[in-house]
Amino acid sequence: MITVEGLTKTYGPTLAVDDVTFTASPGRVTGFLGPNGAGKSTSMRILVGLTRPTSGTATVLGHRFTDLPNPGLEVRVLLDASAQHAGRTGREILTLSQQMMGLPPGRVEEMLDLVGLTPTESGRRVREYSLGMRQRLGVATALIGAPEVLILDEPANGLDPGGIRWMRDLLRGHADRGGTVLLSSHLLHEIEVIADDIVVIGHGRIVARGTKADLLAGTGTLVQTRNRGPLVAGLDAAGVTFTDHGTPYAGAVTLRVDADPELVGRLAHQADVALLGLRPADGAGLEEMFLDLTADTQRESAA
Ligand SMILES: Nc1ncnc2c1ncn2[C@@H]1O[C@H](COP(=O)(O)OP(=O)(O)OP(=O)(O)O)[C@@H](O)[C@H]1O
Repeated sequence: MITVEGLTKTYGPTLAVDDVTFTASPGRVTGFLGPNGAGKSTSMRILVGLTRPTSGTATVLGHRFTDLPNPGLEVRVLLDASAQHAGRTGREILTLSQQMMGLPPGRVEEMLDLVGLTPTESGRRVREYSLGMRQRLGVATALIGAPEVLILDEPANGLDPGGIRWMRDLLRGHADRGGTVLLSSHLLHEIEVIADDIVVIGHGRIVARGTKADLLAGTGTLVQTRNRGPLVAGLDAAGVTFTDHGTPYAGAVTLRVDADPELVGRLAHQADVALLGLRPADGAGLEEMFLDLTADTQRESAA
């Protein structure tokens, strides 16, 4: 269990993390989603005692990370897969962890098997590893002490589609065995496929939080037409709100309407508007919110 309450961190005038509160529960994969610079890494660094918060608390299994007696056996962290000692071989790095935690030597081989690093690969120096291989080694180091809680910052970075699938199955298995998994990403799709619960952060603040099912449900209807004007007039007359959701092809528009498909179809019919498409907007609300956050970030960095 991870509990973050009222966490705030300022760097001079920059409010990196602003009153962040969330939990990550055992048996579930919690996705921490936000565009670049949203405050994910800072929150995770505070969680594992690498950065001191300005205010608020963060605990893992009921303790501040720095108060855990042998954190490696309870919590493992993969913050930056590139930060591993470049001059050591993968096997040496794992052996060091195994010895430091007082684990049986056989654990090293088990972990290499688990993450799919071959004997030749594990005998090479880390400076010769691809980013994907470093991620695999990072995961092996994270799991060697069989910790209950896993905290991973952008673990899918540098993995190919097969690697992402492997990572997803591995994290799923960990949660299914009762473990707690918190992972961050700036990619909505990645979080959507892996997470059970989602916490969305933008500009240091939590902007949405809930189960994936809840966040993806109840987001209305996507409707496509070449007759935007009459359709919008019909929706307005019925007091139904909507947002523009792009142009699927020349001359047509997509709207996301805050009503179920049946009502939207009926209103379109009354307005004598031909529709090109009508379907539940699964996840479109979350996608819009996330695109807005990302666009804000891009506008700011361009300014
Ligand atoms: N040591 C620091 N000194 C000053 N500002 C910092 C420091 N660390 C982070 N920041 C600022 O805090 C904000 C949040 O950064 P953070 O790295 O937590 O974001 P992030 O969500 O992890 O982004 P990314 O997806 O790009 O890794 C940014 O504006 C960043 O510039």
